[in-house]
Amino acid sequence: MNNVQLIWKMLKLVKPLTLPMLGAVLLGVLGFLCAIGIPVIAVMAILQTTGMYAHFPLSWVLGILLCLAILRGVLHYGEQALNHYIAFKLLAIIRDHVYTALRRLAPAKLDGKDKGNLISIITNDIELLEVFYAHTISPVLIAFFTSLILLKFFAHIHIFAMMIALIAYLMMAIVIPFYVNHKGQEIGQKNRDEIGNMSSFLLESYRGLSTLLQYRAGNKRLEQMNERSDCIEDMQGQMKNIEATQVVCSQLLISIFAFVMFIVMYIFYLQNQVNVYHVITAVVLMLSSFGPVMALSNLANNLLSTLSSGRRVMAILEEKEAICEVTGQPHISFDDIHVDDVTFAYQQDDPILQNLHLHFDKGKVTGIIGKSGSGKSTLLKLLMRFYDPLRGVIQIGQTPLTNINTSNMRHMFAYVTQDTVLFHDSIENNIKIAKLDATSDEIQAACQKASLHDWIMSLPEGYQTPVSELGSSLSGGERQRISLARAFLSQAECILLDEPTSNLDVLNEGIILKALQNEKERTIILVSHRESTMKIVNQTIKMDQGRVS
Ligand SMILES: Nc1ncnc2c1ncn2[C@@H]1O[C@H](COP(=O)(O)OP(=O)(O)OP(=O)(O)O)[C@@H](O)[C@H]1O
Repeated sequence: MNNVQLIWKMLKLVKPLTLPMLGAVLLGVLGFLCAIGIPVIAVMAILQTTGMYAHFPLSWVLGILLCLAILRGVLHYGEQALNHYIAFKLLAIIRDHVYTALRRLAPAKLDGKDKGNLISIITNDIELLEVFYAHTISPVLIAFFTSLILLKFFAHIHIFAMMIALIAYLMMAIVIPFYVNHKGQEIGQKNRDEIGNMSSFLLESYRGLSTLLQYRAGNKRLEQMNERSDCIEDMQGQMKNIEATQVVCSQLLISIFAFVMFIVMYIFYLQNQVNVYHVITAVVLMLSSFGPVMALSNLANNLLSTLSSGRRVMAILEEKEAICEVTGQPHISFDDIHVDDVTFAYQQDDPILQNLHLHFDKGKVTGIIGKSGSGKSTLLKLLMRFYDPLRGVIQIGQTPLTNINTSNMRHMFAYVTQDTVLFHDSIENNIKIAKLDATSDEIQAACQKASLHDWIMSLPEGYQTPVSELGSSLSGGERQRISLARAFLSQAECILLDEPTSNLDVLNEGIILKALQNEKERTIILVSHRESTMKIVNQTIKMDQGRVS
């Protein structure tokens, strides 16, 4: 996506706020005209005192000056208020779009490793777009309209004055920003990407703090972090250099063009083409009229980071989902699962599952065993339709997964993964997430099946104990049993269990396996390395390097 396409896409988001945007531009143009008018009228006042110019009484001129100053303040306030209203409204709209996109892209997107980068996009990058919406769009329009009006003034003084001003404005508003953008685009993008990577790195370091301490790898990690920081600092230094060059060039150009204007107008004065008031007005107008185009020129620096952030945000909005949500299909009931010649790869040319043919009987317990990395969890993710196979088809009864309404499918399956996510809420609510309208009796029955009830009752607040109070004191086994209790509570007809007993002692394992065996109505697919767990299965599938062996 090039910059023009990107800016066009970002602009399209402003559509619902066109009216406030036009208001901001109008106030901005009027505000700048007042600001530019102040020095011009001030010159009038000075000339008045010298007697060189006396069109209006001095009191009038001073009165106009005062009005312009007050108006300038009020108009600038109004413009800024409108711009920030637009920007923050738009940030809310963009956040909403991004979260909608993430819901669409999940779970495949959240299965990836780059969560820190994603957090950086959701927080920092979206925040940076404020610069585009509050400080870019209206300044461009304001500079355009204000410059047009000023050129008309210059034309009134002399056509050459207008041409000098036109060249000056074009240099400031187009040539310098173009140069800065050309110089800094790559570094701006790299800088944003590197900040995103740093965020991932920090998140990972925080999560792995105990491992780093245990293996005394903290210093090495710190070194890597410092290297990354230095790299970001270096890039930001380069960006600041470009910014400084731009500021110096802009200031230099203002002086040069004011000087050129003075020389040219003086020559015309000597030729009696203009009077002294015209000469002074043209030079003062030239010096004071750069405000709008300067704002534009200064934008080029911020715009580098903003466009890089915009590109990352737009990439999320436009990312194609791994699976498309299915709606509008007839509701179907759960039946046998057929995996027919399925091949799947996370990355092209690296197949994880190859030509897989499997059959899972309804109401039976199927165990899947195999070496680590042989694709067992991946198969469960395909059954949950987190991904679609590259080739082949998975069917429930006669219906391919791709033809079953997504919500219909999600109701059929409960998936107990190797990680249990706990929310900052009571234990009861953490379990209830599997069935929001569950009664206390149903929750207790599920917890008994998961061998969790006695432990919960031993807590001071029982089922109402906040999980956050237990914090990291929850053992791996307790977390795992909470996850199992959710599956028992859910009304899913098929439970997919990925290493459900890996953290349990023999006693708890026994209770849970018995409960699973008693779930006669449900189909259970069980991935486990433990022989004791596999004792309850009706059929076993052995996987080896993505194939059934
Ligand atoms: N989101 C992902 N993106 C890319 N590769 C992945 C992803 N998830 C898993 N893999 C890779 O796919 C392969 C199979 O992984 P999978 O988790 O299915 O194996 P498994 O048989 O369940 O292993 P284990 O018994 O250790 O849990 C592994 O090489 C793994 O690195």
